[in-house]
Amino acid sequence: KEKVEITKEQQALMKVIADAYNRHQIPQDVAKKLLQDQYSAEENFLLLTEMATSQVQVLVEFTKNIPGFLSLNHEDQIALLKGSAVEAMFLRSAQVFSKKMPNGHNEVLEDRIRRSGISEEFMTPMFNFYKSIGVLHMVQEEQALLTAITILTPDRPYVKDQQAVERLQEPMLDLLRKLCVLQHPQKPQYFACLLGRLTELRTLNYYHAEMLTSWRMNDHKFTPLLCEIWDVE
Ligand SMILES: O=C(Nc1ccccc1)[C@H](C1CCCCC1)n1c(-c2ccc(Cl)cc2)nc2cc(F)c(F)cc21
Repeated sequence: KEKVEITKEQQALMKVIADAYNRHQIPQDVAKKLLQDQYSAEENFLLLTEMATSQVQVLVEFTKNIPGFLSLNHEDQIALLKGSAVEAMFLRSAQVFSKKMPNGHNEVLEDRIRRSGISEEFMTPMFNFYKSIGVLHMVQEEQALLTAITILTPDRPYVKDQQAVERLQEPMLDLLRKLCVLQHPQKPQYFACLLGRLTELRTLNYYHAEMLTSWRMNDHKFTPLLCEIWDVE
């Protein structure tokens, strides 16, 4: 039985990533707002654009704390952020959705999201992903590392120096693998399962522009930042 242990520098890396992730958490206020009231499709769309805009800003702050990120080629830094922002937002949404809340609240949240204005055809893939994240019961450190790994995906469009990104992503993958073995000793496939979720996440990337433009209302307005990050307008 291979003895897995976290090295000193891996402990330091974990602390940096976990602290950055906790510092730049989107407060649970989106879930709280949704639980407070039933909003119209227009109000929900506005809430989404506001939340998503602030989430991109939060993501940039988190990314700046990833060791080595700021020494990457500047165009590549932008390409990585642009390429991962939507996935990070869905990953964050899945984590918010999976949080155990007082009984009945999780059902209300799901119902509010189902009736928020999103077209019917996207409900299944989106909730399948949320539920597949939920059953994993990830700890904070795993969520933080998975977000960093998503950002440091070398084969995003327009990334020039893929090797440089791989060199940053590898230590994160190695650390996450060890963490999974230590946190979930009874689930040897857990690490592979986590990475499988990243593949599922990419398929949501594919749907997101259409999810927005098909929101049940007329005249979809986006912030300039969202036009940049999401392939809309
Ligand atoms: O705001 C949001 N997600 C967010 C969270 C964190 C940070 C940034 C964005 C939106 C809501 C959805 C209902 C209307 C209001 C916005 N949201 C989504 C979602 C995001 C993008 C598209 Cl295209 C479709 C759905 N899935 C969610 C799951 C949750 F548990 C949930 F609570 C909020 C969720």
